[in-house]
Order: sequence, then C-alpha cells, then structure tokens
Amino acid sequence: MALFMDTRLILRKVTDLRCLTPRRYRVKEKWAATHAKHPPTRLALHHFDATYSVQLGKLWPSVRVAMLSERKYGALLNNFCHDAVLVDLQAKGCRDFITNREEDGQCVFPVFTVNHYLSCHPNIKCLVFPRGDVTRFKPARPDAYGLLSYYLMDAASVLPCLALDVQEGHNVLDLCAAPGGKTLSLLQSQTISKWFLCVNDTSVSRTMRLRKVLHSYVPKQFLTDEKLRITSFDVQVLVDVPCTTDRHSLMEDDNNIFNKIRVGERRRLPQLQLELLLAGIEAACPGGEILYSTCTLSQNQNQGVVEQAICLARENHGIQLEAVSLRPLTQMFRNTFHFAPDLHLGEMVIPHLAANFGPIYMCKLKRLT
Ligand SMILES: C[S@@+](CC[C@H](N)C(=O)[O-])C[C@H]1O[C@@H](n2cnc3c(N)ncnc32)[C@H](O)[C@@H]1O
Repeated sequence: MALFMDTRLILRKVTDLRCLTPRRYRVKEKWAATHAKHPPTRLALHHFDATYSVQLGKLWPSVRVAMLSERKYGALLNNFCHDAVLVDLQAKGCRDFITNREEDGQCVFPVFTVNHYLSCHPNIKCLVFPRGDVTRFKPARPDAYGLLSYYLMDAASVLPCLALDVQEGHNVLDLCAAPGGKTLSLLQSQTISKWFLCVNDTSVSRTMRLRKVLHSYVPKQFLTDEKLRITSFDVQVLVDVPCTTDRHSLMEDDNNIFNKIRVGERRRLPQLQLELLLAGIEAACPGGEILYSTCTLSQNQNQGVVEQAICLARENHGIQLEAVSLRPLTQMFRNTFHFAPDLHLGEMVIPHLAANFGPIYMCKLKRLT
C-alpha cells in the first residue's frame, strides 16, 4: 500500500511539469496582465443576449443553450477518395442527411420540386449522427493517393451549396471561399467536369489554407486553370461573407471579433457584407443567381444586408432582383435541422440541443435585369 501511495506521489510530481522546468525558465502567470477582465466571449454573450432576445423572443433561451454547448459536425464525404468510408460511417450509426431522408416524414411539396435540388447534386453526401447523438467523428485519414476521406464542417453549411443549384454549363464564383468547406461541397457534384469554378478570397493566409484543403481532397486533374481558378467573376455566385461567426465568438477568445480592439471592424461588418453582396450581384449576369450566406443570427447582417442590396442595386445600377424561395429546401431537411420560423427574406438554421448545427442564414436572389 505504501509503495502504491509513493508511486502515485511521484507520478503526480512528474505530471506537474513545473518540476521539470529549470527555475530560471518558470513563468509566474499574471492574471491581471494575461487575462482580459472582459474576455471577448463574454462581451459576445452580452451583445447576443441584448440583441437576440429581442430578435428571437422565446426561441433565444434554447438557441443560447445550444450555442454554448458543443456543436455538431457533419462529415462531407470526399467522392475523390478511394476508401470505402461511407459503409464504415454508416456502420457507426451515421446517415447521409441529403439522400437518406426517410425519417424526415411526409413531404408537403410536389415530388418534382423536392427532387430538383437533389437531381443536380446526387453526389454530395454529408453524414451526420442521429438527432441527440453527440458522438464525435475521428479525423479523416488519407487514402493510397493521399486524398482525405471526409471534411468535417457544420452540416448546415452544405445547404447554401444545394440552394445554389449548380447545373451543367454554369460558371460558378465562390466570392469568399477560404478555408474552402463550401468550395469542396460544390466540387463533389457529379457535373463538376461540365462547369467552371472560380474561387476568391482576400486573405492571403486563408487562401493558403484553401489551397491546402483543395490539394488534400481533390485530384490534380480537377485543379487545372481550365477547371478552377483561384481569384475572382459570373453566373451562379456564392457570397459567404465574413460575419460575427456567432458560435466562434461565444466559445473562443482567440481571433474573436468581440475583442475590444476589433470594435471598429465589427461595426463595419454590415457595410463590408453589403459591398460583397453588391459585388456578387454585379458579377452575375441577368438570369444568374446569387446565394448570400452567413453564420450569424443577426438580422442586421442577414435580412438587413439583403434588403439594402436589393434597394441599392435597383437605385444605383438599375438591376432588378427577386428573392427565390428556399422553402422546398427547408421542407426537405426539416427533421435534420431547426429552421427559424417565418423569416420574411431567406431561411436560417438555428442551433438546437438535439440538432446542434448552425447558425446558417441563406438568401437566394435571381438577377432579372
Ligand atoms: C465565412 S468565411 C468563408 C468560409 C468559406 N466559404 C467556407 O465555406 O469555408 C468569409 C471569408 O471572407 C473573406 N473576406 C473578407 N473580406 C473579403 C473581401 N473583401 N473579398 C473577398 N473575401 C473576403 C475572409 O478572408 C474569409 O475567408
């Protein structure tokens, strides 16, 4: 017994790394200097409590609990990978929420409308654990060619790509593309060889991450200049703008937009979002479609930006736009995600403890002139 106690004592001492650090290198942590009195995560929570309790009313307490809990991921399957991970993941209890929707019950929309989104993206597969199951995915492993088998992302982030509805012959512009989750979803489409994709992002470091993601998941023959260009323009435009990234802001103090030194940047966000959406609208041809998306619950950054963009495009550029209903899409996935009820413009996945995805806001506009 005494021996056992001694061993435990020694172990505890060894795991306390301070005893392995020479005294002159030890740093005494200074709380006042190293820990902000009001960490950005707390500032974000105060801000969200003030604005979202008004905006979401009685929904806010449950959305708040979900946002402060561990988020749920989806595994976007990499169709270019040669390993049979789909069967493995299904054996673990996952299901592809896009094609396997039995538990979504009866659909109230005509079959042709519901199937429309899927007919264009039969290959996009995103696996999720069932409602209420918070099992984590293991990191993806490379196949014999070095391509990773799946990409972990908020499963709701696939919805803007489905909503964009890319078809053969389209030119696609992903205006704010890094680190590349949505680009990768778009590239999984069966018709990838029949359209051109242009991806753009201002941030050099994030564009490097985007390149790394693409090279880890997509074979070289699809990354040639004729198929994919990493810069900026055309018909279908995905405008996935920078926003207050509500979940990140609540959970991580690093790189947090609620940090006091970033107040100006945060206040300028709606203006930047408006400029990006207008750039996307101008880049689209008449008849083209623009998909605006964010990962915030904020009305100012969502419907507010879209309303202003519709107005300014008409007044300043003579461009007429109409909002395209995404209701068929939300009906399709209503048992996988929780959608905000009755938004007058666009649709929004709201976090819920049983399906802790989002927030993801999306609004589709069609350029008429
Ligand atoms: C929400 S993230 C995009 C996430 C990406 N679509 C994905 O699914 O992985 C927003 C991106 O917008 C980029 N960004 C910020 N200002 C921009 C600008 N003026 N033009 C283009 N991209 C911009 C940021 O660098 C950031 O990578």
